[in-house]
Amino acid sequence: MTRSDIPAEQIQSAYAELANIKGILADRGWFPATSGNLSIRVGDYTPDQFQFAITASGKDKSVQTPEDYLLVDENGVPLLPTKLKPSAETLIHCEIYRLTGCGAVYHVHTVFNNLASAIYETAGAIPLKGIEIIKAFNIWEENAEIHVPILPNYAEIPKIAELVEGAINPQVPGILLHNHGIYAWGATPFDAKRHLEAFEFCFEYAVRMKSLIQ
Ligand SMILES: CSCCC(=O)C(=O)COP(=O)(O)O
Ligand SMILES: [Zn+2]
Repeated sequence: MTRSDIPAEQIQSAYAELANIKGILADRGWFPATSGNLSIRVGDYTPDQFQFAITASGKDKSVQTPEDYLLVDENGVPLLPTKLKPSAETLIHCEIYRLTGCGAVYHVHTVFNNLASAIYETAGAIPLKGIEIIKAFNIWEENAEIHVPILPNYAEIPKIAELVEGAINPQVPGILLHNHGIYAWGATPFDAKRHLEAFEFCFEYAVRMKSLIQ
C-alpha cells in the first residue's frame, strides 16, 4: 500500500480521536491562547517513512471545527490537498515519531509545566523520585527516580528539533521546553494521554514541594 492509498476511514478515525482528546484536554484549560498541538500516527511505520494526523496551526484548540486536522509525512509536509497549515511545531513531532516509533504525541502549555521548567532550568532536567504516579510510565521499581529533560526554547523550531535526539530517554516519554510546555508521547493515544497526565501531576507536585520546603 502506498501512502496515497491510506484508507480515508483510517484518516478520519485519527481526526476523530484527536477531536476527542482535544476536547478532554481543552476542558482542563490545557490549551490557553491557541497553544498546544496534538498528533496521532496513521498507517505503516518505518523510521524513514511514516505519516500522522496533526492539529492545524494557530487554531483555538478549545473549539471543534470541520477544519482542525491534516495529514503530514515524516518531514511534516501535507500529504493531501489542504489550505490548512500544520502546527508550527510539527518538526518536533516528526523527530519524536522518527526516534521512538510511538503512536501519538501530545503537547500542552500549563502554568505548572512552565514553572517546573523554569525552576529546574539550570539542572537541565526535573528530578522526580518516589511518587506513586511514576508507575504510569510503566516503571514499577520501589522509590523510582526519573529525570524529565528540559530543552531550550529557541525561536527556530528546527533548532529545537535537532536537540530532540539527545534528550530522548526510552524510559521517560516526555521532553519539556523551557518556559514553553511539555511534549508527551506513547505507543498508543491511550498511553500518550496517561503519560501526559502523569507528567502534569508530577510537575505540580514538584513546584508545590519546592515552594513548601523553601
Ligand atoms: C500561542 S502559543 C505559541 C505557539 C505554540 O507554542 C503552540 O504550541 C501552538 O502552535 P500551533 O502552530 O501548533 O498552533
Ligand atoms: Zn507550544
